[in-house]
Amino acid sequence: MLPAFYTSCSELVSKWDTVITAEEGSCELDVWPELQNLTGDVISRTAFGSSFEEGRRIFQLQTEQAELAIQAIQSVYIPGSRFLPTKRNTRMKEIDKEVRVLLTDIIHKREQATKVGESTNGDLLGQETTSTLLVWTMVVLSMHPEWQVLAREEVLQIFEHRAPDFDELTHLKIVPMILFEVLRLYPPLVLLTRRTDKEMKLGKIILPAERFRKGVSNATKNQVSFFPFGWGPRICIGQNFAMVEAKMALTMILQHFSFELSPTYAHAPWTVITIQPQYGAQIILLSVILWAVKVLYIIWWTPKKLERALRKQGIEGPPFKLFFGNIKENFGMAKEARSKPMNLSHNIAPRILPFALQTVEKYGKLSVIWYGAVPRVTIMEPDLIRDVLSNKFGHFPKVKPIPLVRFIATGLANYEGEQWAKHRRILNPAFNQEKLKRMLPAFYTSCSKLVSKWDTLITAKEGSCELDIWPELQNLTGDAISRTAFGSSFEEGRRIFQLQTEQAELAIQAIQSVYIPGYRFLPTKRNIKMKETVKEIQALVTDIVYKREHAIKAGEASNGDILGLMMESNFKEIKENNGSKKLGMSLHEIIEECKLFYFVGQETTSTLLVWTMVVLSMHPEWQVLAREEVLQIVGRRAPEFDELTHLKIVPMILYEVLRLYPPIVSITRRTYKEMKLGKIILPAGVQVALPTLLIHHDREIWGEDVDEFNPERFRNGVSMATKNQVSFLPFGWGPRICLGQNFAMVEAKMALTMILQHFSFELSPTYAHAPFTVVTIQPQHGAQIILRKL
Ligand code: HEM
Repeated sequence: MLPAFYTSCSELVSKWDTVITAEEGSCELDVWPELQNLTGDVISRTAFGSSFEEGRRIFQLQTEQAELAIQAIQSVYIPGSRFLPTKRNTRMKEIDKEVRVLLTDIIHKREQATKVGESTNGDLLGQETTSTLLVWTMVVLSMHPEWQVLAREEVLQIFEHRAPDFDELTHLKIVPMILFEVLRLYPPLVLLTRRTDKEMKLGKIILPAERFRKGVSNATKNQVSFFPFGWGPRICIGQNFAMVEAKMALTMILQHFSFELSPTYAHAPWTVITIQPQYGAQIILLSVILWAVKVLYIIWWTPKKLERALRKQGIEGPPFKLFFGNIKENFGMAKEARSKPMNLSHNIAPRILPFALQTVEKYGKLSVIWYGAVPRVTIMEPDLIRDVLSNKFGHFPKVKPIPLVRFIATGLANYEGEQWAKHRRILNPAFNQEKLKRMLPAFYTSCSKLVSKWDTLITAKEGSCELDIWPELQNLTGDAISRTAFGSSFEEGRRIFQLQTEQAELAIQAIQSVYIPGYRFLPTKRNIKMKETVKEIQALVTDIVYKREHAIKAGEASNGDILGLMMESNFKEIKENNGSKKLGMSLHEIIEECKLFYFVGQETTSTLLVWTMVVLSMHPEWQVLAREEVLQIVGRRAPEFDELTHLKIVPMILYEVLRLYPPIVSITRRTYKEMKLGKIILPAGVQVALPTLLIHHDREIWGEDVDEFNPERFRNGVSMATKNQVSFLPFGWGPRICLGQNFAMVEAKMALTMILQHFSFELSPTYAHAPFTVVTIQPQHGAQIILRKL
């Protein structure tokens, strides 16, 4: 029968090959009907020696019959009901008749003395069960690419690209192990039923823990606990037939294609006699040869071509290396740098971006480093930065975050084009001055809680106490964003907050490894944890948003919090567009924005505050000046919005801290087509890095005192300090400038004002200066400060 198997599999492979070639190397396909056709073709050839085309009608009829039978099984069983002339029963009888006629015809024609009943049985079971085994094998191997690679290695080692012969098929080890495991997880027949004619004793059945490396009997310890083909005298007669067919088909598929799940695939096993994929099995197929060529093209040829194009224009950097580019040196140097604290200086770039700094020093401010196979061109020239960030025609989009990072939040920061414009339009009003004013009581409450906590601690310790203020300030900004965004207390949002921090750490680990497409589907510890965390965050935020939706529907006012304002603005947008929900944000999108605010709102502002307190401890003269100003303008009262806008020294200090310790160290964009930038031409497929930290520490831009803390430079505002150049980017620049910039500045002013009103502070001798990055610049060993009550 092997030649018949081979012919059917060859037809499938050449059909898929043709589709792939037409679509240039890869295509998306629902493999479920394809595999049903394959197994139908096989059984047709082996049972009748005819082609699948001749048997097509039989298969169509049998599929219809199976569906009707399932309907019948799913309804209550009434003895004798099959004799009633219902529509279903009539159709079933018609089908039965037609199948018999067709089969008899085939049998007569070929003069085969086969019993008609047995043939039809074999026909249906042979086709259905083997096709489900094959479809789940392809789905499972897409979910577990490491096993797909192992199986392909085995197949290519044994058969290379030849047609498999019978003996060689029996030499396969990994392939049958996989098939058995798929049969264990997705047994085509979910239930075997028998009846008892008399009382029967049944022993215990224990499921095996071991798997199939040493065969089925070893895996099951000789127990009857693995019976995809049934067991005993009535064990499936076609067991070996099915296994040989499955081995042949899988071998030939693995020889020719690599495959992965399409994003459109929905995992929904259900039963229509056998376990089948309810919505099909959408798989992306890649030709193995084309795939290898494509991989080579992506990982070697393209980067080398880009390297030449950049070098021709004088853009140099460390040489491109296969697979990792410069990632290893980059992270190696970062690891080394963060292995010890630094002296008390603001020259932090060598500790935070050692590799980027070294590259700029060696190859110039317009240079390139390799992020895997992608070149990242560093740009530090203010005019070029302006061109990139003004993004006039949307030609410098953001770098797409890798899928794992998208787990943290998508939202505005990750959108492009019309979707970005729509969201920005809806969200802008929630952050204007008027709305910020209404948020002041929330900021005040959060800061008051912090102040009274510190007050209590100091009183207990008689006048002063040492404290790691880093977690304290993270709590403060978490509380503030929780109140301002959700109108709820920090306590309610605490879990979201913890989870998002955890998620950021996992994401950073993911970014630091090379991106392997499909890797996120592997059930690694990190991936499982990330998925669980996402689920939990999603549930918590959804709960808050739903509660609010109910409150709004019940006529409650929006409270002036961001969620309420966002929903109001969204409602307005929908109304202005004649109620078209398409033009507003969906509930899912609102939830994503909440997650984003929570993340960016807390992370960034807490780092601004922690470095401000560290720096003011290192420069007590500025602490005194700032306190004098606060006491003069606000006194010891609760700060009012107008008073905060009259402060001068405090914002000068905050700007200088943002210059020296920008929470976000680098802004990245990419080119999707060739772009002219000043005198250079950037080819498509290049990333552009604007290293905020290095730009803020550039002597040529800021002068000889670049690494000194000198808030004076901001006395006449940012434009004077930068001489109207785009060289101060803590909040980015251009149309995508930080949405929460004013929010963050009001919050920081409020917090600093209230801290200065109540306490003086200095560095503890236990403090070790060690700025490092976990998304933002943070104090690696905490920020131990001695607080005194004033
Ligand atoms: C000190 C505090 C903050 C800093 C330093 C900061 C920094 C930044 C930077 C550099 C960008 C631009 C990134 C790019 O162009 O690739 C950005 C964007 C953004 N920030 Fe902030 N941020 C801060 C606080 C906040 C707060 C409190 C919120 C919200 C409550 C917020 C919401 C956003 C959003 C939504 C975007 C994306 C804007 C867009 O793409 O249109 N940020 N932020």
